[in-house]
Amino acid sequence: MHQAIQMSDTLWYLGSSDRRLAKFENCHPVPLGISYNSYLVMDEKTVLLDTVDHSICGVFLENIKSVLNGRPLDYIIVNHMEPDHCATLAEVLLRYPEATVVGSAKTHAMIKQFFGDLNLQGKVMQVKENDTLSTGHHNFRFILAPMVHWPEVTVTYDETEKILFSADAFGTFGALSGNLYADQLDFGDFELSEMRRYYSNIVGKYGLQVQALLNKAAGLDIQMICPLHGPVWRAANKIQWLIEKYSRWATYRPEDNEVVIFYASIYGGTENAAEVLANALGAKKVKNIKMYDVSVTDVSYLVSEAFRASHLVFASATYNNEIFPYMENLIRDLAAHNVQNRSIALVENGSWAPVSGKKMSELFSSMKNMNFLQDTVTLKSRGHEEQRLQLLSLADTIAESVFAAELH
Ligand SMILES: Cc1cc2nc3c(=O)[nH]c(=O)nc-3n(C[C@H](O)[C@H](O)[C@H](O)COP(=O)(O)O)c2cc1C
Repeated sequence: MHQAIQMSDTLWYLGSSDRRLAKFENCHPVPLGISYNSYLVMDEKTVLLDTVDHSICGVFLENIKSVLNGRPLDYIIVNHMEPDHCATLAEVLLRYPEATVVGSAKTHAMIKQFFGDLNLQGKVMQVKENDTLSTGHHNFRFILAPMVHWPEVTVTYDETEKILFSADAFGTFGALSGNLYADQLDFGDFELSEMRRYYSNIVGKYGLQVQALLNKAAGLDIQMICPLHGPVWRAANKIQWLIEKYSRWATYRPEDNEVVIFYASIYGGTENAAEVLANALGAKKVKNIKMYDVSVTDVSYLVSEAFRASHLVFASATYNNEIFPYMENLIRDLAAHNVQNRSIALVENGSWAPVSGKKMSELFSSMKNMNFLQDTVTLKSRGHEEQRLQLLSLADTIAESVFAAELH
């Protein structure tokens, strides 16, 4: 049976959630599932905004059919061509061949790449920045948002209802469970951390492009944000909070003056050093210290933590004359996501020729504004009194820096 949700006289939610998917993009764990959102506007003309992933195709088609209730589908606006949103486009067109497909030039090129010839002659509307589409009562304005998070991305602003259909921007991991709107959720630390994990891993690399979109959005009166994943945002204070978060993340400014210690350890010597450092920081009254064994925690959570905290410590054993693989993967991922403006410290370990510190610094040297707080602490197999004192001194330096730092 259909599970469409009516959002207003004319607007319907047609999406659903997948709680079976292990990894989003076959990369990021989604233990709480993921929603694929699609919206339908029932105006003088009917307008579908994006389709959904294959996993929920059946119910999605049922949703469309039930809301259209015999009316034709006039337009399909394609804001994003990534298959978790457009995989079912051909299925929809099979059932509604009369629909005109609306998208940017890049979108139409990608439709051909993904689907070949869909026989769309006469049913293609190519839009540029600020082009509009009137469907009777509603007036839709198209705003290009390249690289948020693919090059073809468009967001669509409904000037009549003041709704921003924001594509992947403002999305979050997690299935929807009856509460379609963010203001129906506590949206406490837990939800925020999943939203941050989504942002940092999915669009975190494209801070400049997100800033460009935020600048364009600043000129719009937005009363509702309808993203392609996660809840819909409608309360003014929530929308403002959301935009502030995005503008912080897009400019790579930390949210918390706090310390995160990432460690990679085989036999426990490096882990022991990380614990000594953490305890010394705690003794210095540094709060909310977080520690992660990078072999255990999925890297998507670690990237998210690096987006959040101001002070990052990386402690790694040497492995085959390299950084321990999970640590190397983490640092390369941070570089790939453009993490910058952080205070960092390094601890290395090795039984005969420790090089992980030098190799970690080389990776950080390609990243912007990474401020090394102190020389690398070196352990040979395990720490002894000399290293304990060095770690205490490092804790002094980090604590001083944390207390002196201000959030901008
Ligand atoms: C597969 C493997 C490769 C290693 N390669 C190096 C190396 O190239 N240089 C070195 O100094 N130690 C190397 N080590 C030794 C560890 O780095 C060293 O024992 C270190 O103290 C381990 O730290 P941990 O106690 O935190 O695991 C290697 C260990 C293993 C298991």
